[in-house]
Amino acid sequence: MPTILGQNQYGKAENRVVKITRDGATHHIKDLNVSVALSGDMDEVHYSGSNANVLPTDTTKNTVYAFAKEHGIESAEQFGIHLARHFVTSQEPIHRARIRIEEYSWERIEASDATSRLIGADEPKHSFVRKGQEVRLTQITYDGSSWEVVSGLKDLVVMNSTDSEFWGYVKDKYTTLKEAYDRILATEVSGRWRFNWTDDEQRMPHWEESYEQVRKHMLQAFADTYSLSLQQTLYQMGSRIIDNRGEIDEVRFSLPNKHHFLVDLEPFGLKNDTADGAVYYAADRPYGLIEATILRDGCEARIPEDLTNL
Ligand SMILES: O=c1[nH]c(=O)c2[nH]c(=O)[nH]c2[nH]1
Repeated sequence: MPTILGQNQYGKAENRVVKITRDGATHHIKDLNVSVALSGDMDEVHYSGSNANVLPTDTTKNTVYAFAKEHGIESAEQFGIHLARHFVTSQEPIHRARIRIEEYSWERIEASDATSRLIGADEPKHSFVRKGQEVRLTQITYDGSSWEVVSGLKDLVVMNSTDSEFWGYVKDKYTTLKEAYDRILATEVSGRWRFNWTDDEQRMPHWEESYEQVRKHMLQAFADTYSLSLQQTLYQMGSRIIDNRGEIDEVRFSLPNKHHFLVDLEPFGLKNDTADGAVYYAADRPYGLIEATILRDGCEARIPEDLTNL
């Protein structure tokens, strides 16, 4: 045969599943986008078209919805683990399952005082507004013996309006950038963190609490760091997570530097400097892109370089 089959996987991508849990009149939402990718003994379907080993992608979709009903969704990670285990242990030809989940969060809309008075203390709590902040992410990979859980977030926009400088850099004949001693530091955080939970015998992390704590440490490090570069801030964000969360061995960030340039208002006879309530032009492109991995000492880097691939 002049060609051979290389890596392959298949499954239903982007199953949008919304699970409402009712606790009396108080409802809870889990809103997920679940992608299933399975691999194993799949040579024949590619070579000859025999579907004998193929669990249809349609079935993988149905399984996602059925599991949401049968088992509920405690956390995206728990749900993904459940699905991955099911595909690998119930289908002999399937040796590996990768489940990717995006989670969108919803915030309760508080009833107005008037509504509360009308319907009493037991007012229904079933109205939500979608949170405009980050998308939560997780990827679960299971090969029948070992687990890899990488969680994270994207689209979380943060800004420090001072406590950021950038100077002392290399200057060559193409350098025009002015040194900055008080600038805006803003970025849209895309981050991933890898858990050291790898086998069923080990105690599983508390996924929801872990996410909240990682997010908190990351944001606090962003706010607390007097920054001499976005690279330094990134490292602080990552090491704060590793130092505080024993369940995590590796963190990777991709941070676009959302530049804010002082507008030249001299032509209008206006002085525009940072010391006195300055006006900035928020540029959308090009942007500096700062990316790095922070590892617990002695641990191996496994999160891919390009986070758009995870
Ligand atoms: O925090 C920064 N890091 C850089 O590497 C860099 N390069 C640049 O032009 N501005 C900045 N800012």
